[in-house]
Amino acid sequence: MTARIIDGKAFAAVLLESVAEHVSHLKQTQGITPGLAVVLVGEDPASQVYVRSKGQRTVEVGMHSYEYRLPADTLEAELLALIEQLNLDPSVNGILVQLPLPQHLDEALVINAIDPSKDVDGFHISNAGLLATGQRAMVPCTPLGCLMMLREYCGNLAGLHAVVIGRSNIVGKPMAQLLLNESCTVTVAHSRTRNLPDFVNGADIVVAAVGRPLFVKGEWLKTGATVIDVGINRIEQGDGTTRLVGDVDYDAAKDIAGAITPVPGGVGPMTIACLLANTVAACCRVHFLPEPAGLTA
Ligand SMILES: NC(=O)C1=CN([C@@H]2O[C@H](COP(=O)(O)OP(=O)(O)OC[C@H]3O[C@@H](n4cnc5c(N)ncnc54)[C@H](OP(=O)(O)O)[C@@H]3O)[C@@H](O)[C@H]2O)C=CC1
Ligand SMILES: Nc1nc(=O)c2c([nH]1)NC[C@@H]1CN(c3ccc(C(=O)N[C@@H](CCC(=O)O)C(=O)O)cc3)C=[N+]21
Ligand SMILES: [Mg+2]
Repeated sequence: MTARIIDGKAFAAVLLESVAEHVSHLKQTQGITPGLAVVLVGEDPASQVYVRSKGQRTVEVGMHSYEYRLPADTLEAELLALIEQLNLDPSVNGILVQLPLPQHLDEALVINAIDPSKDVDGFHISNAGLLATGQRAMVPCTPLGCLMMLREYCGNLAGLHAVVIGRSNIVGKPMAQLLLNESCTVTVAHSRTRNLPDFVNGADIVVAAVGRPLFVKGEWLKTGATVIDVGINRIEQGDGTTRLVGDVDYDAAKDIAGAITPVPGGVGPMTIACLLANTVAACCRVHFLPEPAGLTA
């Protein structure tokens, strides 16, 4: 059996097209252009790449992109002051503070300083709480993108057994909450889980968000399972160049899974598309405009 490839890049292109249409509609009918502010503290090269590509996509769909690059030794008070300024700025509909932050900054404190209605990452405690209680929330982009692809490939998810590997606040936990809201039976695995292969072997859906290259082995999977690989790992190759791989041993998994996301070209592009969709939704809500259907959750 060879798995269907879940083409996240193509899926994201469709979503971005729809986002662009809504942006253009907002402009024509309301004279409003949604804006996304991205804040990067420090010089982490990988983060710089993401921030640049987020900015490019934002402009491509017709929105305003505001980038703030602060030095690694920025004081917490300075960062909080910038967030407060962005909270108060009506041209800013979405605020993203790139994670991880440098050690001396309190991540939870900083994220919770963002106006929850502008928290397009869905990381604020009030959005996390809304999601956990099954209420309408700003949903974290990566799990939201994963859910959209799962709905497309599995149809109704009710009753399926989903194993989420990883319990971070930004991927694993919200992914588990979303799947629970879809009436999946959800198992959340982490570094202390015993007999992980046995859990994975019972799963109809596997979401890998571990941060370890090629961690999930092909033989762990149940035949026909749907595999979502969130991992982004840059590994050194023999010839000194680097290559991007996921948390799943893709080459082995593709002969056993029913459907699988590649890395790159799977979850990553969907994350960015969902970020922009969340920003349009945030803009509509603040102006009491009907929220575009099918754009977010
Ligand atoms: N494609 C995209 O858009 C995005 C990709 N990513 C990528 O996804 C991956 C996960 O990101 P993130 O959630 O932030 O990572 P974290 O490091 O915050 O979390 C990793 C999770 O994996 C668990 N884990 C670690 N080792 C094992 C193990 N041996 N067995 C089982 N579980 C284990 C950890 O368990 P414990 O809690 O016990 O430590 C933890 O819960 C990374 O590769 C990241 O780069 C992240 C965000 C967006
Ligand atoms: N506040 C915050 N929100 C985030 O959403 C957030 C964050 N911090 N910190 C870092 C992680 C990581 N992340 C990715 C987004 C897109 C790709 C992506 O588009 N990847 C491409 C490849 C990119 C490449 O070639 O490096 C792909 O998978 O095809 C990857 C990773 C968002 N994150
Ligand atoms: Mg983390």
